[in-house]
Amino acid sequence: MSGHRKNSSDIHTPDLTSYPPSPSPSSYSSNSSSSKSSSSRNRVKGAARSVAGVFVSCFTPPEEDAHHNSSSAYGGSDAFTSSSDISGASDSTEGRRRGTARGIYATRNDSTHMKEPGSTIFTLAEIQTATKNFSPAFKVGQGGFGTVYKGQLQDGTLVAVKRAKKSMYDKNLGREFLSEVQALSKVEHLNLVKCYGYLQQGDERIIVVEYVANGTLREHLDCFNGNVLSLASRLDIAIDVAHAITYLHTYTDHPIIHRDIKSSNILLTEKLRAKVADFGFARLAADVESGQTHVSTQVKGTAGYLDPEYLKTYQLTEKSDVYSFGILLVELVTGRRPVESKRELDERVTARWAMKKFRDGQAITVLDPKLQESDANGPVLENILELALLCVNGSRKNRPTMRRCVEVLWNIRKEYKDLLA
Ligand SMILES: Nc1ncnc2c1ncn2[C@@H]1O[C@H](COP(=O)(O)OP(=O)(O)OP(=O)(O)O)[C@@H](O)[C@H]1O
Repeated sequence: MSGHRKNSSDIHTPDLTSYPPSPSPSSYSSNSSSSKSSSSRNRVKGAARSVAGVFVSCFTPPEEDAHHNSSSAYGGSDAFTSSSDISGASDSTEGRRRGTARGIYATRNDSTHMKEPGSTIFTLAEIQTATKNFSPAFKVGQGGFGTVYKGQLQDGTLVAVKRAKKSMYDKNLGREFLSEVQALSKVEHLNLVKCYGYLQQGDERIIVVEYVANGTLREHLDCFNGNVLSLASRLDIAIDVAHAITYLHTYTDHPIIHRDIKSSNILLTEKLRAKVADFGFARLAADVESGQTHVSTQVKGTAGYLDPEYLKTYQLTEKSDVYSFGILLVELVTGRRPVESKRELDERVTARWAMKKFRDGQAITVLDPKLQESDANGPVLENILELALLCVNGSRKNRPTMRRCVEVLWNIRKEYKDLLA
């Protein structure tokens, strides 16, 4: 989690309704870099970023913004007709494991442990033990929020310990940190990185989450381990992510808008199942259902994935996540980052470039060159781009819901399997 601050007026927002707008990534004026894990990769960065209202500059070109107009081929129906369970009861084994991990802490009754399920407070001693006193050998990453360590709880559960850097400590972080972490630690879904608990002591702010061992989606698209993600895997990942976001949006008590859907926030398991991470920006959207959209005072998210309507109006709805998801779909099939400013002008904004090719009947030319063209890949690619086009519609009312995305993706996967059979 990290932040890069820009006023919305600083952020270049191509007008999607006047397609094709000319890309001008250079209009992202503020640049600073953010290091990441030890095998640090360049990342899509920019725009307003924060954790709990605290902004940290971490903008790293050349990957910036992409916006597109689109038309509906799926009819924009929000109907969700399948009876299959997408609301995401967690995997039972994992649930048990989590229960065990939490139980250790939840049963204690001292002042440093929470009583409420799902919002465990850890002690510094516990976290120090888990991470061998924040040993550099246990460091697995670095984000805008701070340093991430791998740790092991007393019961053997592997966790990622996210320790906020000093610059994150202010009263905003204190207040929002607690409310957000407590709320989010109650959210449980197979495709969401589980929040086990936190620590707020002195000027330490630490979040303890489920450890996901196999790197980020972005790393896999970059073939960091030498293996190419197949199109089938990419489709499964898209479905996993869509399930997770649908769950957040339909979360019974308090719908949640993630606000920072992007490939580097998708962690993969050994079996290449996706888990959506990083709720640093997540906003409980209890008022969305009643038609009252949340009006932000600060734009939060990552350039390249940001809903242009949110940038214009400051009004946050679930459809902002749908927009980001559309950009992610394009990223999945092309392998490219949302903005690649070293490319030719007409290819810099990946979604715009891909959609133009799609409209010109040349969709196959945008397929990730690491994937082989085949009789099955072509139609799948087109179907995914067609959905992406809907998701990135400039007008949020024309975008499908995440439920609808799940349904469409299921159909695409079914067709793909039929083609491969
Ligand atoms: N739950 C986790 N399990 C395993 N590794 C993790 C986990 N969370 C984070 N990491 C590793 O730590 C790195 C930094 O994560 P972090 O969430 O702090 O920042 P980020 O999401 O990459 O960047 P930012 O939030 O600034 O956009 C990740 O890229 C990943 O390699």
